[in-house]
Formats: sequence, structure tokens, C-alpha cells
Amino acid sequence: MWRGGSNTRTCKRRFFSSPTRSRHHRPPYICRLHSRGSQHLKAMAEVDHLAAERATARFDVEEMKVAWAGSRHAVHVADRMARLVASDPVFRKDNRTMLSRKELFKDTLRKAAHAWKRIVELRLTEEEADLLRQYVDQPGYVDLHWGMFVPAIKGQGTEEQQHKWLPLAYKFQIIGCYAQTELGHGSNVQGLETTATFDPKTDEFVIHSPTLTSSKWWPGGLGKASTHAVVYARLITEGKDYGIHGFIVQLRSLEDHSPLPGVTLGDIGGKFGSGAYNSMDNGVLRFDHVRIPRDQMLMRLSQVTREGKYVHSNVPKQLLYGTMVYVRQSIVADASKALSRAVCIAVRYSAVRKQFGSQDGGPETQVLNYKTQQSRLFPLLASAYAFRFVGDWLNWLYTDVTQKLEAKDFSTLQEAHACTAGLKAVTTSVTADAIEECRKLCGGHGYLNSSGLPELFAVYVPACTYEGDNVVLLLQVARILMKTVSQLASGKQPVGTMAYMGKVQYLMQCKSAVSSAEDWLNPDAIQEAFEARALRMAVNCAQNISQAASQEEAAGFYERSPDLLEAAVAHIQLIIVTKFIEKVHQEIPGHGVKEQLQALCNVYALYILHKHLGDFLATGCITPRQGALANEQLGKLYAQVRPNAVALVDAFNYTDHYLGSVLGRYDGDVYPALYEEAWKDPLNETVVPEGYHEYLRPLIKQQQLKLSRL
Ligand SMILES: CCCCCCCCCC/C=C\CCC/C=C/C(=O)SCCNC(=O)CCNC(=O)[C@H](O)C(C)(C)COP(=O)(O)OP(=O)(O)OC[C@H]1O[C@@H](n2cnc3c(N)ncnc32)[C@H](O)[C@@H]1OP(=O)(O)O
Ligand SMILES: Cc1cc2nc3c(=O)[nH]c(=O)nc-3n(C[C@H](O)[C@H](O)[C@H](O)COP(=O)(O)OP(=O)(O)OC[C@H]3O[C@@H](n4cnc5c(N)ncnc54)[C@H](O)[C@@H]3O)c2cc1C
Repeated sequence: MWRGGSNTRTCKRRFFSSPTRSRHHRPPYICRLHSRGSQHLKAMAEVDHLAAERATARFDVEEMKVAWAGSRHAVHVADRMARLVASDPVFRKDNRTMLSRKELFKDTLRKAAHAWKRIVELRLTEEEADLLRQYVDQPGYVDLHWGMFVPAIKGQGTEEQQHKWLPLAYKFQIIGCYAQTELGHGSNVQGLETTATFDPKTDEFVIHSPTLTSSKWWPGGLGKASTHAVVYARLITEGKDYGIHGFIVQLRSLEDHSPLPGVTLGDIGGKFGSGAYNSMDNGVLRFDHVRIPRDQMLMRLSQVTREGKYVHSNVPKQLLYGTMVYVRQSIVADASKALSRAVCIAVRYSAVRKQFGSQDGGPETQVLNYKTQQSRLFPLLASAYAFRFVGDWLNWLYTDVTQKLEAKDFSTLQEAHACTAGLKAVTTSVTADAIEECRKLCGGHGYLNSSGLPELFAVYVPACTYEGDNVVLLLQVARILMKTVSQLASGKQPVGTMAYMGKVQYLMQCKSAVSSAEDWLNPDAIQEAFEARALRMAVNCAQNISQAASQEEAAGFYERSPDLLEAAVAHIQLIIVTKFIEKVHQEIPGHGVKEQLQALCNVYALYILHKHLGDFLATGCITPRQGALANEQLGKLYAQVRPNAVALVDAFNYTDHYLGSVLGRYDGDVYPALYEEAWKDPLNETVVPEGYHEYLRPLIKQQQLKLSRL
């Protein structure tokens, strides 16, 4: 009966109805846990398996938390919001990878509604509300509502339009998304096909999807949740196509959520990974001559008059792309969050995990002590800090540019575009690769969903594509670099992050003075090598493009685009290194904090130098011997980081809930957690699996029969 009976009865039921038998079948560790109950679990949680690691730290972790978060206030608010989320059962997420798509989506709606309820009940500030949503940690329509719909109206709507639409959005009386990408075009915004044709008879725009490829495709929140969208379409008036403009379009009824006449929409289907970005309803949308009032064209940058006349304000057309610039800068800030989560998991687990080295019966070696583990992991730890600081700087730049734009000063628009596009591309590519590397650094257990790493990778990796494919964005940076190089001859001094190019005479011929490994600890030596490498790569590209005299410049650019990509990466890496060096030069309070950041800054810079040694050598910035010295110094720095590694990830101040990883637990009590987690899998709900009677039993019986006949 037990073995052959119903296989749908759950273990839980059996355990309660037949304790003796169930104990026999239940894995021994689980029995122990259950019999001792929560007291035992509590006692276990009090054991800190990483205490010895924490004791070796040579700096004040609490002060490092401040350096990481930006201020004492930021640490305090983040702490409060993280705990609020972690202690609320509605925000549970450990079962997420086991939910079906429908369950996951409903769970996302529930969490978003509950988060909003808490925000209102507790009267949270905007800062607190943003953090609360971050710690809920489940992509959903609210990201696009707050992250793109509202900013698009703020950036491109007139005062009047903002006055009308923003209060509705702020109170969730409408839910909005950002509908730009189409089935046929994403990267090439100018190639979008949706039309918005002005009809002067009715004072309306007619929004239409003329082809299959003009179907909006990908917008997050569009598939099932949004009532409205900012739709990007070609504006046609008086028979002329004026290119892409934004329009506020209602999609669904505010009464019963059904699509409005002429609107066809739905979800585009399952995406990479279990759980992960599948909580988001990325959607498809088609319009069949849908009419909207003229005043729903976002008219801050250009207008259409009652008579149908097109008027463009005296501002650069690229301001239309402002929402993308805003989101790109926030994506850079998010990169350090995703990367630091992965690194936190891998560092803690590497300190717990032991392999080999106990031939004489002594303790085995912590895998964190292997030099190979350190050389793979510590550069990622350093990158997390580097991205954090460059993200802060980019946020400052964005705010500065926005203020200048308000004052009709457009001089820094190009700088903002180059920095947001380039940093978005480099930080997301590195982070996506680093999450996967952290999975490998955790060995087999890293491949389990309960490690948190597969889901983190799956949810993060589209950041390399959305908000601008990384290659397309780096080519934008390269174009600006080529423009800057070509202007050098005319004596025009580059500014902002391109200012170093003004030192062209010096940087094209300088030789590094480094003669010992320690010399690489000098920030000036690092800065010079990175500047010379970036400039020489850019100048080489420019020369190669112009030498192809038979070709048009655009054709030369196209031909040389793989090299241009590398030149753009070199320029962006220089920015990251520079901003890290500048950060370390500042006053940083707390025992040992500055020293640790100094060490991480050097790890970051010398790791990049080592990894891209070919660039540095090929451009003659350093000699092979100097390259070897950099590598030697890197090894010494890893040894310096080693005793501080666990404390350096503790400084991220992540709760176990936010980390969502049995391997990254604060207490390091990894094995019982792994063991317990396994039994939560739906496959373990029954001892005998579903399908046994259909497929396994007949197979086994058939073979037994065959054998008995022999
Ligand atoms: C994982 C959990 C997530 C939760 C985290 C929450 C964080 C934030 C909330 C929401 C975020 C995440 C969810 C994802 C949402 C994703 C949304 C999207 O993907 S929206 C769609 C994005 N689409 C793109 O990015 C398209 C990319 N393409 C372009 O930007 C353009 O087509 C471009 C730039 C490639 C080419 O444009 P165009 O053809 O018009 O121009 P040119 O190349 O000829 O350039 C002309 C001229 O303009 C300058 N330029 C270009 N862009 C800009 C700009 N943005 N700003 C300023 N100037 C710009 C360019 O340099 C040229 O200058 P010139 O002097 O003439 O040479
Ligand atoms: C998870 C997710 C969420 C998204 N959310 C939204 C959203 O909310 N709203 C929205 O409007 N859109 C959204 N998008 C769409 C996203 O912005 C686009 O997918 C992105 O801009 C890339 O465009 P594409 O898909 O057209 O790629 P493509 O341009 O077709 O890229 C395909 C390949 O071609 C290469 N390529 C393209 N052009 C060039 C070039 N000029 N030179 C060299 N190589 C080139 C690319 O590098 C890439 O390798 C989302 C996408 C994803 C994956």
C-alpha cells in the first residue's frame, strides 16, 4: 500500500499520520530539524560560521557600509526598508522558481499591490518607497510605470500635460508603460513604423500599426497590466512625416480592463530562465486607427497646432531620447547592486567551502584560499565597488546636465549621452558575465536555484540588451570619440571625460616610468597608462578610417567597427578607473576604510590592465616587463584583500531575504540550508513520483519478466 498506493498523497500528510514510518523514509536531517522545531532552528541561526573570517577584517565594517551606501542616512533607510520587506510574508520569494508563469504573474501583482498599501499606510517618502520596491526584488509593471512612463511624461510633457497626467499616475489611477520597440525595430529608433497621423477635421491623431513588423513588441507592463502607454510613433501632418514623437495612449478600460476598440494586445510569451524576468508582462500591441485627442501628443519639444502645423521648439531633437538617458544612468547604479549580490554569495560560500589539503587528517583548505579562486573573485569584488562609485558620479552628472538643460544650456548633452550609453554597456556586460562566473566559483551548488545565482543571472542578463543593445551603445561612444579626435587638429579643447584627449602631444609619446611592482600603486602611473591606451586606440582608429581614402567616412567607420568597439571600452574603463581614484582621494572616515578602498581601486585598475595587456602593449604604453610587474603587484593585492573579503561583502549590508541564496547566508550555515531546501521541491512532495505507474513500473516489470524468462 505504501509503495504501490496513491502517489499523490503528500509527504507532509504521511509524516503526521504515520510518524514512525515517515521518520524511516524521511531524510534523517529533516527529521531532526522538525522534531526539535523552531528552537533548534533558532539556535542554529545563532552560530556564525563566518565569525573567524569577520575577526580578521582590518577595517571598520560599519563605516564601510556608510562609504558603500553614500551616507549614514542612506544606510539607515536601506536597513529599515530591507527589514520591512524581509519580515513580511507577502514578500516571500524562496518559492518563486517553482511557480507557473500564471502563478508568478499573479504573485507579482499581489506583491506590487501590497507594497503600494504599505507605502501609503506607512507614509513612506519617495526615497523609502524606491528602496522598498528594490528589496521586493521582483521585476514587474511598477518598474516601467515609475521608471519610464512617469519620467517620459515629466521629460517630454508640457506643464499642462504634466499637471493632467502625473497626479493620475502618482495615485495609480492609471498604470503606464513605455511602448517604443517594435517587432521589426528596436535599436534603430528612427526606423519605427507606427504612425500618428493628424486629422484636423476632428483635432485628433490617428494611431495605426500599418504592418506586422510595426507591432509594439517588448514593452514591460504592456502585456497585462497597463491601462496607458507612452507610444512612440511617426508624426504625420499636412502629408509630411516628421519622424518619431511620443503620444499618451489609453489602451484598456478603466472599468473592466478590457482593451479599447482598435487595440489588440497581449503578452509576448515566456522568457529565459525559471522565475526571473517572467514576472514581467512584456507585451505586444497593435493599433487599428485608434483616435486620441491632439493634446495627448507629448508637446514639450515640438507641437502640432490646431490647424495641423508642425512647430519644433528651439531645442536639440535628441531630447526625445531623454527617458532612455535617465534609465541608462539608473541601470549603471543597478549594475553594482546585482554584481555585489553575486559577489557576496560567492565570497561567503568560498569561505565556508573546503576542498583538499587534509592528507594528515587536519582541516581541509577553504576554497577562498586558493590563489585561482582569489584571482577570479577579487577583481569582481573590486568591480562591484568601482561600479558603485562610478554610478554615484553618473547620477551627479545626470542631475547636473538636467539642470543645465532647464536653463537651455545644451552643451553637456553629448557628454551625458556618451557617459550613460558607454557606462551602461560596460557595467551591464561585466556584471552579467560576473554573475555567471560567481556561479562557477560556487561549484556544483551554484547551479542550484537555491543558490540564487541562476535566477539572478536570468533576471540580469537582458540588461545587456534593453535600454540599448550594448554594442549599438558602444558604437555611439566610438562615434563621439572619432568626432573629438577629428576636432583636436583644429585646436578645440575636449571637455568633461574627454578632456584627457587634449593632452594628445604628451599621451601619444609618453613612456611609463614604472620600474618595480610597488610603482603600480601610484595612481598617477595607473592614470597615465589608461589615458595613453585609450587615446592611442582612438587615434589609431581615426587614422585607419581616414587612411581608407577611397571610402566614405561612414564606410570606414563600418569597416573598423570592431576596433572602434574596443576603443570605446578603453575610454569607458578609463572613466571608471578615474572616478575610483578620485573617490579614494576624498576624505573617507572610519578605521582602515580608505586603505581597503585604495586596495580595491588598485585591484580593479591592475586587473583591467592585466586582462587587456594586449591593448597596452600594442599601443606601446607600457613594456612587457611593466606588464609583468603589474601582475606581480596584483598578486600581492589579492593577499591583502583576502583577510578582509568577508567583511567587504558584509559592508553591502544585504539581508538574507534580499540575497535569496542558501550559499550566501550571513551565518555561513550552508549545508543544513541546502539540505532543507531540497525537500521543498515539488518533486519531493510525493515519495513515489507521478508517472511511476505509467512509465517506470511497466518498464521495470517488463525487464523483470524478460529476465525471469531467461
Ligand atoms: C532587473 C530588474 C530591473 C529593475 C530595475 C529598475 C531600474 C529602472 C527602472 C526600469 C528599468 C528596467 C526595465 C527595462 C526596461 C527597458 C526598456 C527599454 O528597453 S525601452 C527601449 C530602449 N531602446 C533603445 O535604447 C534604442 C537604442 N537606440 C537609440 O538610442 C538610437 O536609435 C541610437 C542612439 C542608437 C541612434 O539614434 P539616431 O539614429 O537618432 O541617431 P544617430 O546615431 O544618427 O545620432 C544622431 C545624433 O544624436 C546623438 N544622440 C543619440 N542619442 C542621443 C541621446 N540619447 N542623447 C543625446 N544625444 C544623442 C548622437 O550622438 C548624434 O550626435 P551628432 O552630434 O549628430 O553626431
Ligand atoms: C527584457 C526586455 C525588456 C524590454 N523592455 C522594453 C520596454 O519596456 N519598452 C520598449 O520599448 N522596449 C523594451 N525592450 C526592447 C529593447 O529595448 C530592445 O530589444 C533593444 O533596444 C535592442 O533592440 P533589438 O531587439 O532591435 O536588437 P537588434 O538591433 O535587432 O540586435 C540584434 C543584433 O544586431 C546587432 N546590431 C544592431 N544594430 C547594429 C549596428 N548598427 N551595428 C552593429 N551591430 C548592430 C546587435 O548588437 C545585436 O547583436 C525590452 C527588451 C528586453 C529584452
